[in-house]
Amino acid sequence: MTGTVELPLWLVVLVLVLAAIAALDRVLAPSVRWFFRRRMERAVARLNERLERPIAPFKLAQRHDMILRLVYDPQVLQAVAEHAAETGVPPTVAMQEARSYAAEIVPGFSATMYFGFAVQAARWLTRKFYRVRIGRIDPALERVDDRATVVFVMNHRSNMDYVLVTWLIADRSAISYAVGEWARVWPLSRLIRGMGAYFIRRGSRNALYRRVLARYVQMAAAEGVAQAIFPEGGLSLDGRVGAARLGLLSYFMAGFDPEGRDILFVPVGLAYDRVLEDRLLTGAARTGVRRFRPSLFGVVGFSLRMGWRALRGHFPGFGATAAGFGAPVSLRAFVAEHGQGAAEALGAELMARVARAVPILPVPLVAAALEAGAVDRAALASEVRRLADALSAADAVLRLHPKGLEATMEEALLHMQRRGLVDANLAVREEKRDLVAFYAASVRQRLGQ
Ligand SMILES: CCCCCCCCCCCCCCCC(=O)SCCNC(=O)CCNC(=O)[C@H](O)C(C)(C)COP(=O)(O)OP(=O)(O)OC[C@H]1O[C@@H](n2cnc3c(N)ncnc32)[C@H](O)[C@@H]1OP(=O)(O)O
Repeated sequence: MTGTVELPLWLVVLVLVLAAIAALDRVLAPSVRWFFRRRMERAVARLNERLERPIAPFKLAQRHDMILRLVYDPQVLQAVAEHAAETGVPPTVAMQEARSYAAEIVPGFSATMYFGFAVQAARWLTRKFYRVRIGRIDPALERVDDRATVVFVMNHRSNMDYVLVTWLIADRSAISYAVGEWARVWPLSRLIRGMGAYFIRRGSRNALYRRVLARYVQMAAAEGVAQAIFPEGGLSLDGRVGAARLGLLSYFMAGFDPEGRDILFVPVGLAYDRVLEDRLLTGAARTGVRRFRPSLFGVVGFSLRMGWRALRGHFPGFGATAAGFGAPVSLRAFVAEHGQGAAEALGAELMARVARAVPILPVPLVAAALEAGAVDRAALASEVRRLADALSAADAVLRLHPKGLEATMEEALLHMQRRGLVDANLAVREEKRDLVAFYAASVRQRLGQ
């Protein structure tokens, strides 16, 4: 025990350095972590003062703690036992499986990343690409219950949707999005989790996974976390607002306690003069293959082209975009009237409200008029006027050129001719018919056609 050991100097230095690191980690790291956590808490407290709906403490909890809380939820534990009994795997293995699902779902919200980076980037991007117009904001939204959980229910037109909405409501709340499995690639997945979004798998037939997801959604709603979902489950291929997938809505309903916090579904209708992915979407509609993945080459090429035009001052933008916010649906009131199993009725009601909230923009309006086959400017102008009147009569929200219908038509035609959708004689090019129909669809849907 008292003998001497001879070691090379480099090894002694290495051992001492490692020992010093271990000691620092033990002694200093907790205080450093505590220091940063205090700073973060103070920053969040300041932020919460100016937000209309403060960030829920649930959202700020440590990710590790949240995963444990979810896995040890009584309903998840019961699902673990059922899964073990059904599949014959040991309960510890089933538990490990539930833990991996929880780790996949639970976000790791960072207020700095959300408000310091995402909101700023979203504002910059949206304003670079589009002229932003606000549709109707239903007056009932001014009188909503402060304690209620808000769930924004949106139509899915473009990957700009969440960029636009995140920025538009940044002074009210931080929202947590339900994101499909497509975004579960590193490093995007980390970034998305940092924004407070949670991942969902579509088409999973695994009952254990579904119970873990359902409980996460229900816990977040019960704790007041503002959320946003795209019930259609994917981008619209035909330009219309589609039917709702009922999974998430049925989870909100099943876990709802009418005596507890209410859930308010706020319908959001989004519209664009140009949907960035329009050619991919109409292509997918044509072939019937929904698995569209833009090639990296295509995305980089497109970005470089636009960037180059912007540098030369020749980037005209993608026209207008607009978001409308419809009257909220209180889940408490809905359940009192329809019962707790009426997910289908809830989905239909919400999507009808979303469709009504979609503002009408110049390109969709003129696209619908062109489809009617106008042969000259005068005929087109009269068709645009007829459609605008019919839309107004149907209480649609028109967000057109401030100088009126004539200017709206010129603006839209310029945009469509620049894209080669329409020729100089106002004829829709044969190979672009599906694109024109894609834009006209929101107008047709609003008119009940
Ligand atoms: C630069 C700056 C950036 C800005 C920074 C922003 C932040 C960064 C965020 C990024 C944001 C990205 C946003 C991406 C946008 C998407 O990724 S959109 C695609 C993902 N979203 C969705 O799919 C939402 C809608 N989908 C659903 O709700 C689906 O139902 C689910 C939950 C995904 C599941 O789908 P599924 O597996 O196909 O199952 P489905 O048959 O639909 O439903 C299953 C459940 O519904 C129940 N159900 C079905 N029909 C009924 C019925 N009629 N009555 C009652 N229950 C029913 C079933 O019973 C079943 O229940 P359980 O057995 O599970 O208990």
